[in-house]
Amino acid sequence: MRLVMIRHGQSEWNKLNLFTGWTDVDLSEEGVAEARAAGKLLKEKGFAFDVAYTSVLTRANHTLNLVLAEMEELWVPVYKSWRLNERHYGALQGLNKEETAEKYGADQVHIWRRSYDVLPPLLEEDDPRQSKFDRRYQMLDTSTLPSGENLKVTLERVLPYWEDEIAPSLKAGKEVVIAAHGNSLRALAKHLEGISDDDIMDLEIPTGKPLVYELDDNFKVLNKYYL
Ligand SMILES: O=C(O)[C@H](O)COP(=O)(O)O
Repeated sequence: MRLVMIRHGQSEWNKLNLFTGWTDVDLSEEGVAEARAAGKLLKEKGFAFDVAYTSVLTRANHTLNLVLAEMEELWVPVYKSWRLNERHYGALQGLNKEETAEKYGADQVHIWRRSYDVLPPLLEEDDPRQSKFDRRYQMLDTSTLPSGENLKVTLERVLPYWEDEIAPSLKAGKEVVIAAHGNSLRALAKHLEGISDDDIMDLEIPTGKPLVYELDDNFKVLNKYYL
């Protein structure tokens, strides 16, 4: 079974070095170029997708469209879920990462960004940035939407989507692409590769680079590489 994961290309807020999370920013010009180059490369290397999964955030949706357009595969069925969203960065969303490190210390910011189970400061209940005010989440039980997530919580909400939707597609022999985010993909990589809570701190997934997993029938990773 072959699975391709792709983190969206550089976003406007990656470029400005801002905590983004569930904030719905689009790709930067460089991000658009990265996504196109990824699609071109996938096509050259003979990839052909049967089904695609992405989040409900524009930067990942846009990346997927650009990839599929380059591959001349815009017809491929695309499924979107909030479960593939970036981890919610809580009240850090919109802050500059470097300025936050100056204010709270680099160690604290590293813990917020990379620890497995420390939550970021949460959004206040009535903060206008709360997802309950966003139309795209209205079909969900809005009382369960996060106000801030660590990687552990992110993995817990990614996993049911993997088990119920993505893994069965792979089992059915489909070639699958997931266009998502740094931390939702780190969560999935942790699960697939059995990475420990400590070691996951060191895993970084670059923007716009197709990451290929070859899996056996039991989802054991046989091979992993970037294109
Ligand atoms: O949400 C964000 O700010 C980024 O997409 C991921 O950021 P991180 O590398 O700080 O987790």
